[in-house]
Amino acid sequence: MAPPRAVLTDIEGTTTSIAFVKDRLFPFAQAALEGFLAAHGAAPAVASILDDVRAAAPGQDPVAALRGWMAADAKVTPLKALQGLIWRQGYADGRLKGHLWPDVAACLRAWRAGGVTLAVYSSGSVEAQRDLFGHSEAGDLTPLFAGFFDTRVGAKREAPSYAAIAAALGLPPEEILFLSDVAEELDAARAVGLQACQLVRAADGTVPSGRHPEEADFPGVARRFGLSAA
Ligand SMILES: CSCCC(=O)C(=O)COP(=O)(O)O
Ligand SMILES: [Mg+2]
Repeated sequence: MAPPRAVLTDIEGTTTSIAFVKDRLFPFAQAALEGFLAAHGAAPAVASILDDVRAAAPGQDPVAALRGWMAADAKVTPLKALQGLIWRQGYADGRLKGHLWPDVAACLRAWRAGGVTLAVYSSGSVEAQRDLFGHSEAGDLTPLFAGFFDTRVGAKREAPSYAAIAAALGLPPEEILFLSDVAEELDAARAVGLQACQLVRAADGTVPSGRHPEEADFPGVARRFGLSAA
């Protein structure tokens, strides 16, 4: 089979450790929530997110709704948008730096240099994705990516989301390789024809599903799918 023309990558558990997201990013947003809303709640972008929270959790106090979603790690668009705005402050002043597994940046650069289109699909907001890759431990990687997609395109376990991303990239689904640690996301991508590979990173404790090709790191993905080596 010809190498894929595009690689679509998940973040948490794929490019980036689960521990960074769960033990650094999420607590950072939890700790800053009330203070951020007190300082910025009237700003149009934040007020609009709070309207979305009220619409998604009618009759509930918005802060309580946000706290409930945080506790449940719910992939709810207004929570993800607000977390992204809070993290932005941390990236801007140096308290946060986007974690990448050591194999990731070199492979992304090699794949892009080889003409492969790169894109990101994460439950984290597009703004949060840009900040993580823009302030990553390997420098600013955002110029490598042709597209960033979040839950505004649809949920990651739903097949139409992947059809919409393929359409946005202007490529047949069969020419796109989706990388994720979550088998249900790979199932959804496969359902509309994308190629798929599960990242089974030992340090994240990922459990192989047995339903998709599996690799421990990006060089393994490169070897299996005929992509440029770093
Ligand atoms: C943009 S990094 C934050 C990731 C995040 O908020 C999240 O919920 C993880 O989602 P993913 O789809 O990358 O597993
Ligand atoms: Mg993931």
